[in-house]
Amino acid sequence: MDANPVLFQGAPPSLSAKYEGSFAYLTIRDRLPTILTKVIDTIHRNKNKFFEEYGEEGVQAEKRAISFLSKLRNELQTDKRVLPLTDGQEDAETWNSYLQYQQSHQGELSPVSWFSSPWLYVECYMYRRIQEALWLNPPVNEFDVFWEGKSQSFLDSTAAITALCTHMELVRRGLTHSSDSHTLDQLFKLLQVSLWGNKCDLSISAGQENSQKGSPLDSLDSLRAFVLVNHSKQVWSVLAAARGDGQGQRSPGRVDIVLDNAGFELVTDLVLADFLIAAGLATEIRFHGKSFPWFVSDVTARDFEWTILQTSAANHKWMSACGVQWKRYLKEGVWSYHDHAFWTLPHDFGDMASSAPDLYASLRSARLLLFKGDLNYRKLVGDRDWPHTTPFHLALRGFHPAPLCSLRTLKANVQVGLEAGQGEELSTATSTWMTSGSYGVIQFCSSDREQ
Ligand SMILES: O=P(O)(O)OC[C@H]1O[C@](O)(CO)[C@@H](O)[C@@H]1O
Ligand SMILES: [Mn+2]
Repeated sequence: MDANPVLFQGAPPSLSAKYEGSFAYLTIRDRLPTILTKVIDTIHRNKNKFFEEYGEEGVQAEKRAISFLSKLRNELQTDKRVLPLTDGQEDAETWNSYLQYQQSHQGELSPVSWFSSPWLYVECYMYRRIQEALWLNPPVNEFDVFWEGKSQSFLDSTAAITALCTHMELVRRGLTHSSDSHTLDQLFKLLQVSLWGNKCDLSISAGQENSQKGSPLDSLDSLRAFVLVNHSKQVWSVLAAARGDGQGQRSPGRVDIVLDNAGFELVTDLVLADFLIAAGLATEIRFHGKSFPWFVSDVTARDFEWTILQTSAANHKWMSACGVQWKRYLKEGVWSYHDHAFWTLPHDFGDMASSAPDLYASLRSARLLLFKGDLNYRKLVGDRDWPHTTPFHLALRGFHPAPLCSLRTLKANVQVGLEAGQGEELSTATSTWMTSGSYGVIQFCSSDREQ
């Protein structure tokens, strides 16, 4: 993989903890050490399990992993140099070249460090170093330090999941006779449910419980005012145009969903994907997840399989009906799950065409790409300090494999594509509008030109 990022002329500076008091600064100063402490604690709490599974060897590995992570926390808190990876994994070389690139970009006088370098880079790096602590220490190398939180968040959301699955089963039954306006109405609802599902990540709350309690459909009306950009109609146009007039002129194609968090959010994405197939708006769905535990709650293959299994095995009739349907889609190849090393690199998506051309090429054959969540948004727009009125297609800096839409609640201080004055008005009303997770966008872009 080519590690060198693409330089984009005219892009504003990267968000960074070097701006004291900024959200990036507070994240690195407060939230990341808390996450590391929780990781250390989780490993320690599982000591007996390691002993039962691997004997004394497991306990020794647990100790080494903990001491590695305590050292990492100290490096972060004392703003030490970012160190090269030493675990010899396939992606290590790419990470190390990226570090060199950052160093050459900053100049030798300013070492690449936690508080001086781009926030996106150092935050991604922390999750890769957590993995290094485990990979360097078999037999605990397969342990997912975030598993407990992710599975608990699913279990705590059972009532909301049941309500959503019941809704989906009713929609499924009504679809055969439904009009276009009914289908459109349901699509708009499920896009919003999937958007607000993104409130339930565990990274912004530093691992604190964050599940969905009530029915997600009941709150859509009251949340409408918090959707700052709503391009649902454009999403409908892309999908409905592909569906054509039913005379076989065009056939609906593939929708790719670049997943974010496990737990309730993943269920909202699965329901949306189910609806797209059931309504004939797509013939295939590809889900993209992470190949190792990432940003506390992000979906891995194991989370994906477990979630579908749990849903299909539920005691509730409609919840299990959904799970059984999802298993069928997977078996028939209508749905498939993919991971690619690129999703767990520090690169933003502007680098994808050169750094992961195979992935970029595969995304090009999708009819529509859905990018879930805040981190994906940061990577779409390069995590830079854009003026809020910057057009979305410009902030994508050449990343245009296919028509795309971001479903994201705002948890980092970057937001483009707003109307003139909209950002200022929001700042006056609520200073934390970009970071509280209370606002969201359904933001679409069809090409690299003005739409
Ligand atoms: O799961 P999401 O929506 O990507 O949110 C994760 C977000 O939380 C944070 O870790 C909070 O700092 C952001 O860095 C990140 O963008
Ligand atoms: Mn996430």
